[in-house]
Amino acid sequence: MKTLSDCVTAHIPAMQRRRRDLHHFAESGWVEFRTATLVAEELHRLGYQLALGRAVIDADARMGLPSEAVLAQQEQRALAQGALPQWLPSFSGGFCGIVATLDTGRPGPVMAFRVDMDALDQNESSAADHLPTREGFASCNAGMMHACAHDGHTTIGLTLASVLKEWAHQLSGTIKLIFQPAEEGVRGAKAMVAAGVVDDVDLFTAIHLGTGVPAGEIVCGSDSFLATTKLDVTFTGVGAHAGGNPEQGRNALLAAAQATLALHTLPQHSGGVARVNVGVLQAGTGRNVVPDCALMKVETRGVNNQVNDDIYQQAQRVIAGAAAMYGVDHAITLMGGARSCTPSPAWVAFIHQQAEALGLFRSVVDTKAQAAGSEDATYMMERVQQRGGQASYVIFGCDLAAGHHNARFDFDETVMATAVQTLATLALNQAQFGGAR
Ligand SMILES: O=C(O)C[C@H](NC(=O)Cc1c[nH]c2ccccc12)C(=O)O
Repeated sequence: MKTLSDCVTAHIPAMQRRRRDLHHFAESGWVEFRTATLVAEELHRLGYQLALGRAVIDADARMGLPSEAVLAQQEQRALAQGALPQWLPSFSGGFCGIVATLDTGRPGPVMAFRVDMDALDQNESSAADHLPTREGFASCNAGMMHACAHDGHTTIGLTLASVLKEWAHQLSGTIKLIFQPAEEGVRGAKAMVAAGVVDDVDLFTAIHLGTGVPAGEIVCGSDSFLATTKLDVTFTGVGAHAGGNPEQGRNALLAAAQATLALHTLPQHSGGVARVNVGVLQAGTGRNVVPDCALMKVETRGVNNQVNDDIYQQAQRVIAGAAAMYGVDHAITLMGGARSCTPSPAWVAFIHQQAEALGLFRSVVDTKAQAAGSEDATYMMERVQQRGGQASYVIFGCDLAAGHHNARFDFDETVMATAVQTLATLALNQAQFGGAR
């Protein structure tokens, strides 16, 4: 008899092709047009019931959306790169979300798996010893790179869809596969939650590859998420002749520079880890002009919602103070946010037990003290838990060529099969879980 392992193994060559295609055509948050059409086509082909675009993304709850002009231009770019025209209208305007449902017709819980699809706003290394460059699948889109393994996550989601279809006769309840846009900058999940996509979910699992967890290890209930707030700050001053009458100017560049230095002094909190990063700073228009404009892209983070909120409050004071020093106006726009979150112990214990039994891992742990990132899957987890469901966040350790968000980031593709087999096992053995509502 064909085992689950045989079944997953048969998918390995296709997984590598899929991942490398997605990697090559990397698409940043809210412009995952090509990716979303390919995902929709595959899920449709497999026979899943699809909910797309506006049906799964609340327009007003989207954060950090690019301008209309950028969205339109990116849609054209995606079309030229092979986006499927029949699916594109569903995602047009920045609605690249997909929820695929498989109703087994047998009673049981609603089980959801969430993967993300977006790349980062950064360039990929062109060094000859960077494997994606060497093998010809490095990103062809300037300023967009899969440097956080979401190409792998999307591939895992699609392969899981295929494998679960093959084993559908042994499943019960309902399977929901959630493909989320704009995780980077923590912008997309909130809009999917607002559209109600997890309101009926009993058992929720989000995943990530890598994150510094060693190959062969699985973290069954990662809880080291920093609460975070993302903000864009614009300073508006007055331009003037830099030689003739600089005193008539109001220098937005200096205000932004002061704010940047002051912001980076903030992360001190007795409540625990706090962070501030000014990741982008742009200012001025010309060498001999007193700069009348500046833009800062800023994030605050904290070990919990309270610490992040405190740092964010201070950040607002610093920004306002720097603006006042130079007599310039400022405006703050919220671009994203995520919360800290604790996975559900019973669901984590079940994942742990299933992972142990699989025998695929050298080490099975519940949590891990590690370099902390943020995740907007926490919005989904929180909603599921509020409604009486169980939620967890699973990390599959793997070898990395360089750290996340680095131009040389790459992950060992063999981890994808391990992830699919583990998630499929959770779905197949879900009836053994006693903790569902
Ligand atoms: O805040 C964001 O924009 C989300 C982004 N998320 C990730 O990088 C995923 C992630 C979650 N936990 C870890 C731990 C280490 C690396 C990456 C991660 C981050 O933290 O910058």
